[in-house]
Amino acid sequence: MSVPFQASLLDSGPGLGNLVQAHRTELAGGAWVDVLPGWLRGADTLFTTLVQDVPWQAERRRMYDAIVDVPRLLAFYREGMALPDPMLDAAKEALSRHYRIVFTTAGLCLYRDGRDSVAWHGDRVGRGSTEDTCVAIASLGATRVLALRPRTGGPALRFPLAHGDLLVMGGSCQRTWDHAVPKSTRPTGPRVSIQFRPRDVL
Ligand SMILES: O=C(O)CCC(=O)C(=O)O
Ligand SMILES: [Fe+2]
Repeated sequence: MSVPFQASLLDSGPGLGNLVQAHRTELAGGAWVDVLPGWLRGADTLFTTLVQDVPWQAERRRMYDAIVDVPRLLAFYREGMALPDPMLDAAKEALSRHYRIVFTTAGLCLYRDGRDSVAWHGDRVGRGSTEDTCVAIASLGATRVLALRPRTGGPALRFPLAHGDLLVMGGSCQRTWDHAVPKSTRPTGPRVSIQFRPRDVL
């Protein structure tokens, strides 16, 4: 028996949980959400690496007639680009195998504190506007709520995402539901989210 192998079993180093254990919530209109708490294991180093090494960009966007700061930092890894950590390659592969969908891109967001957020939207640029698709989000660092609400109106569902958690939106979710990461007034540390998407979904 090799000592290093046994050591890695004992200290539960970096690794991925089993996607079969994800819990599915069926939503109205043919949408669904899978949640798997603690999917990314031993991810403290990954979180630190991403915060420090990713070339984070501040973006400004036109909002009606004003140019406003996007309230989070961003990085986007197109299809074929090397991801900033091998654990993200493993995560992308595992998701592609499990969901039988080829995830090709990784969008990264850094929410510096509770003032950073993403407003209500669906990932509807490209195919997501007309077809069923899948967007998988891995969350690291501070716990933040990912909220979902039907576009036709109705109460929001709130999924608090903690360090290492996975949330996958599937079916018609991007067309029929909106999602958001609301601001928090509580003292909130940084959070990194990684969104894996198939080709032509943004
Ligand atoms: O950070 C998150 O969990 C969500 C990000 C998001 O919805 C997006 O970038 O489209
Ligand atoms: Fe989104």
